[in-house]
Amino acid sequence: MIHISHLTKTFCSASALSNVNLEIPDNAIFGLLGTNGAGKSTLLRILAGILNADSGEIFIDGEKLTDTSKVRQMIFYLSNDQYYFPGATPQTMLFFYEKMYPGFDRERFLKLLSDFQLDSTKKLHTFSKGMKKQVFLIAGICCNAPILLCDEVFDGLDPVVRQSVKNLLQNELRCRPFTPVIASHNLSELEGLCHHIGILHRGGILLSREITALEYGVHKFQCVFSSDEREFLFHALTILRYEQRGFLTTMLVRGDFSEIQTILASRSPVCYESLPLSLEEIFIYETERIGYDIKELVY
Ligand SMILES: Nc1ncnc2c1ncn2[C@@H]1O[C@H](COP(=O)(O)OP(=O)(O)OP(=O)(O)O)[C@@H](O)[C@H]1O
Repeated sequence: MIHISHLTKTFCSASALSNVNLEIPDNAIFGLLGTNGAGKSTLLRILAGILNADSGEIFIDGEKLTDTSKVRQMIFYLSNDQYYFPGATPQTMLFFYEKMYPGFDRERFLKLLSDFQLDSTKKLHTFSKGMKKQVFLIAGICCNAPILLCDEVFDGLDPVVRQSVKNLLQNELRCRPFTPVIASHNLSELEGLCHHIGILHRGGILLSREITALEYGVHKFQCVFSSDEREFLFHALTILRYEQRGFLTTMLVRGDFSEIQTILASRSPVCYESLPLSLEEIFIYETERIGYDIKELVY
């Protein structure tokens, strides 16, 4: 468990983080969401030990995060811009990571590079932005550190590679103690990936929840009625979002699933079905409840 307590960071007079309190559970994928300038990179850089906070504390499994190399070996930080030695290739970076992380798995690193069709002998500066991201993510996986901090890891990846990266993270989670924290400004990028989401807004945590807890009690239905049932539906159900296209009604409804079904069935619809919720739909209600529009908080 990463426990962040009262973390504050100011650059000159600009506040980047203000009294951030956050718990990141072990062995689950944590999505750190927020618009540009929300403070995501600052938070990750403090966790990675690149920046010092002005005040506040961080604990990992109860141990206070300090500069000791033992704690640092528990974390791999994948920044938005990749840093490497001039003229380095993935193979030469391997020697560096082997020194930094005693658990680095050389064979797996070379195998995954080959699986992702990345040439381990090619100079990194000749790689595209997305290719560099993949090389460093693979290094982050192969160092076997329990915590992987990723800043905008999907930025610049094509959809096929993006899915492969998601699979890689999910597989890793099944095999060893692993806590990836993925900072992103894009909600849809984290679709189907994260178990917990924290929303950072203007340097403060707005909400942090387990996805299944947010999903609980909100359902999406698509129905076709032969007459206009809008008035009845709004009266009988707690409707969070309602859309009518011709005869097709799509609704986000809060309440007990079988009670909603009974109410819908009582109007003898031509047909109706429940659909899976998207991440945005899951967050609509929670963010509205605290006075925000989800569209102002993420893209
Ligand atoms: N080195 C720095 N010097 C001065 N101000 C900084 C520095 N780094 C970050 N900031 C400021 O801190 C605030 C938070 O920036 P940060 O990079 O953490 O946001 P972010 O959520 O990662 O944004 P993005 O999605 O654009 O990367 C911004 O107002 C930014 O201008």
